[in-house]
Amino acid sequence: MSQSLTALPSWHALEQHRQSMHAQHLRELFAADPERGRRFTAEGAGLYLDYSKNLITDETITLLIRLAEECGLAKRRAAMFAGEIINRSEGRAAFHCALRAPAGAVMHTGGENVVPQVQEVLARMGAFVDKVHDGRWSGATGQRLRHVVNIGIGGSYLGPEMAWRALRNFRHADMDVRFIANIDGAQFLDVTVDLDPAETLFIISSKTFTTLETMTNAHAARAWVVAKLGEAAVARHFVAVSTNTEAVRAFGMDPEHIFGFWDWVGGRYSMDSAIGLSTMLAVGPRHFAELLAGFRAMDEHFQTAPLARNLPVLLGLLSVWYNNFFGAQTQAILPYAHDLARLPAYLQQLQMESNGKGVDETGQPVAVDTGPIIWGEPGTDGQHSFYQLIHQGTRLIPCDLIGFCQPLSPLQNQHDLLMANLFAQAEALAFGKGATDLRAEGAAEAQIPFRVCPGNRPSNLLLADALSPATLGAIIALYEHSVFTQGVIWGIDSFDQWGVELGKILAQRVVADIQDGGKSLRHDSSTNTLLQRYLQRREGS
Ligand SMILES: O=P(O)(O)OC[C@H]1O[C@H](O)[C@H](O)[C@@H](O)[C@@H]1O
Repeated sequence: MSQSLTALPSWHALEQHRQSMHAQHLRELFAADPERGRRFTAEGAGLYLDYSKNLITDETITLLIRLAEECGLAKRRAAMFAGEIINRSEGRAAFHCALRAPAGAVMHTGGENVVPQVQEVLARMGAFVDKVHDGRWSGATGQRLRHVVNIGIGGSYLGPEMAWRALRNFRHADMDVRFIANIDGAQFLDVTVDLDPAETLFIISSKTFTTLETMTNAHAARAWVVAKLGEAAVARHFVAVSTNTEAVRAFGMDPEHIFGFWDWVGGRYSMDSAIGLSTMLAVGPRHFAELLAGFRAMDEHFQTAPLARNLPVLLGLLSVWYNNFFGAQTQAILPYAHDLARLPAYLQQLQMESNGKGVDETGQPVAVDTGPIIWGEPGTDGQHSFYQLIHQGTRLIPCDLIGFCQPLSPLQNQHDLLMANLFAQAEALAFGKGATDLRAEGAAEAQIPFRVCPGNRPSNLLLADALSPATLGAIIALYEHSVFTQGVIWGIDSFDQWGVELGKILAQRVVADIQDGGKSLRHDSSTNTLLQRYLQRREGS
């Protein structure tokens, strides 16, 4: 696939078209077409995308759509929604869209309609959440469980933490949710410092239930609860979310307290599965259902909107455009919403673990660059930190700017000020400020080279009415399907993650070395020396 990608007629045409874009500036493109800011827009699932401030013309979009067609995007999309084994290296479907299918829908994978199982788990989650909220499920001493600690990492953490913050305005009164992911004891101690075990519920979230960090923290939590409340308290204070029910049982947990999901849900695609139990505890079953409805609305848009008006397709193709035809190595996610502070971290895993691949689906080395580096911070914080490089540095950094028309946390006129910054940044990136304007304003001649902002820096602007559960679901599904679109173009498996395994295996070996005091170090000279120094100094002086 990857060899033939660069041989596709559309790829070739895009390369030539890219040459013709050298002389184009967004200032001229906008001047030449007064409708540009209205034409290069698309809407779906409650999201409005303005992609007019990209380095594109009509021809760019035509060619990118042709590329998607030549790469078989529609067929691949149909295969994903049909539950086919599209994660070939792991022999699995990538069927996360079934997690948000409406009750009564029929979605088969492996010859089975999975919707009833999905609905059954959702119903059990809902019943459990209701019991915790109304106190029918209390701690071992009969006290209300007011604190929830989700122990999990990667896909079993980033989505729930992002959603906990994003849905701050929808939280159930007096439910506090916290997260322990890192194996560093600092996080465990920090999160639990002011907690009373009698009021704390732990959710052990792990798809595999073998992840070192999660298992280690789960045992620490168990010991912490048992020390204060005794062994019998474990059943009231621990529940698990996993696909590996055997391992959960071996951990000593009652099968009744396990919320399952399935191997066709990738970790980074699982925040809308039972991995979202902490989210449901935070916002309640009704808001969780709205979140799922938002995902579903974007699934429907992705399946039915024409490619040229299809939000995930456009975002995905624009990423390919900059990644492969402009050599852009990174992409910034800049939410103008403090509540989306963890969205960049969430999208880092979603995009970089999915598309950070060097071979195609057949195992052949890819011929072009794949997944870009994703990073970002909320605006306006970033403006006072790294935007300098975006505006005047030497690198091209396509930006996704995300904002909301209605403030859920109104405070004086601060939302207007926030949104003014969002619109102004997109404008400044695109149009910059030239020497002529600076001179007209009387800028000192010696300063002009330093003050010129070249502009022509691309951005997407994503606008929604309010950061509701449904909007959040739509935004996440938008990026899921954008990642999928990119993966289809590059011909890679976006649903495996073999690259993370080596470090895990080596860590186990190093643990053994540390435990035997470094008696038989068999690493390279650097690792051996580092381990010796660590072993000598770890007790302090
Ligand atoms: O949910 P778990 O099985 O504990 O996995 C947690 C995370 O760890 C792995 O190393 C993978 O890189 C992630 O994709 C996964 O989300």
